[in-house]
Amino acid sequence: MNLESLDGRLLFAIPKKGRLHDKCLELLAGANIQFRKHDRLDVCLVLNHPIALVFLPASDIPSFVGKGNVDLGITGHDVILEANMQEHVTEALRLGFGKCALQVQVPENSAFKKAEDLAGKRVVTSFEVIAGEYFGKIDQGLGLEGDKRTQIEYVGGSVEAACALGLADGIVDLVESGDTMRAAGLHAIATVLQTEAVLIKSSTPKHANLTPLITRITQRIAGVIASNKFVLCQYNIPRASLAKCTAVTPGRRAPTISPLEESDWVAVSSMVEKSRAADVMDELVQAGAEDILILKLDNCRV
Ligand SMILES: Nc1ncnc2c1ncn2[C@@H]1O[C@H](COP(=O)(O)OP(=O)(O)OP(=O)(O)O)[C@@H](O)[C@H]1O
Ligand SMILES: O=P(O)(O)OC[C@H]1O[C@H](OP(=O)(O)OP(=O)(O)O)[C@H](O)[C@@H]1O
Repeated sequence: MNLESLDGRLLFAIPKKGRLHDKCLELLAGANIQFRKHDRLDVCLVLNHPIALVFLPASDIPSFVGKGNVDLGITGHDVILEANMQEHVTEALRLGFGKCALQVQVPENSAFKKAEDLAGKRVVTSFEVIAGEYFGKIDQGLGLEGDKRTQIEYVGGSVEAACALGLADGIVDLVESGDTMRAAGLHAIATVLQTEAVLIKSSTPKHANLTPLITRITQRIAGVIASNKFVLCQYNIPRASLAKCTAVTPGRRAPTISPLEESDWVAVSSMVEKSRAADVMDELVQAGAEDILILKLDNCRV
């Protein structure tokens, strides 16, 4: 592939590895963005749209998008703040995966009970900008200045080992299940922020002619996200009990109600959140509904 073949194409940055990579590939497949990637190449042309995918470290994506080198990207909300790019990128969509919390952690047996207890101590992290700002405010509140301020030290990985190695009194790191934290004998004493994966675009786009394609790709991805979040719930109900049931399944706009051949019965069809589907079915049974079906959505635009 020569670089001229990128001319006029929308450049879309995808994390090349790590926690977000596989989910991003699922999103691209759901949005029918087709490509064939060569193992050794981090740029590839999309076969069915004027788009090129650029596979980059998640941590580099905010600045590439913010500076307008690429037009669209997927990364973590935390990564945007760490790159100090929040003014330069617009979060077009929250993607509902890569959800975790950036937390202040200390050894389980430590005397530090809250973040303020670590003020003036040694904190190791891969998020030196966010942690620096967080402890900077605490230091300021406590009037700590000069070499009395909290020492934030950067490490590129294995942050959870820092306390056991004697490098730190506490750490700031991501927690999802908490398995890594517990395995390292640590517990959380404060949450700095909650994060999830986001679709971002430049706040000052360089290529105005790409706006319609950015909008179309954003809508497609929003559809894939919604189809993962919602299911379609269908059931039959005597007309007399309809109001009770539609209170349980109000739908996004309104439920669809169709007559049945049996005159005092109707069929209802409504989108419900997947995570609530079992509770909704219990409540519908209680309200007199029959023949309740939950149907998976392959894709949608809502
Ligand atoms: N355990 C997790 N659960 C959910 N999301 C996570 C988790 N760990 C990281 N993330 C999200 O994925 C982003 C990238 O983290 P990841 O650990 O995959 O980094 P990476 O790009 O592989 O870099 P490296 O492997 O060099 O640390 C994080 O900034 C965060 O938004
Ligand atoms: O709470 P948990 O479910 O255990 O997840 C938290 C861990 O996940 C991330 O690391 P990852 O496993 O992606 O590897 P990394 O250290 O190479 O970034 C993060 O840095 C934590 O170490």
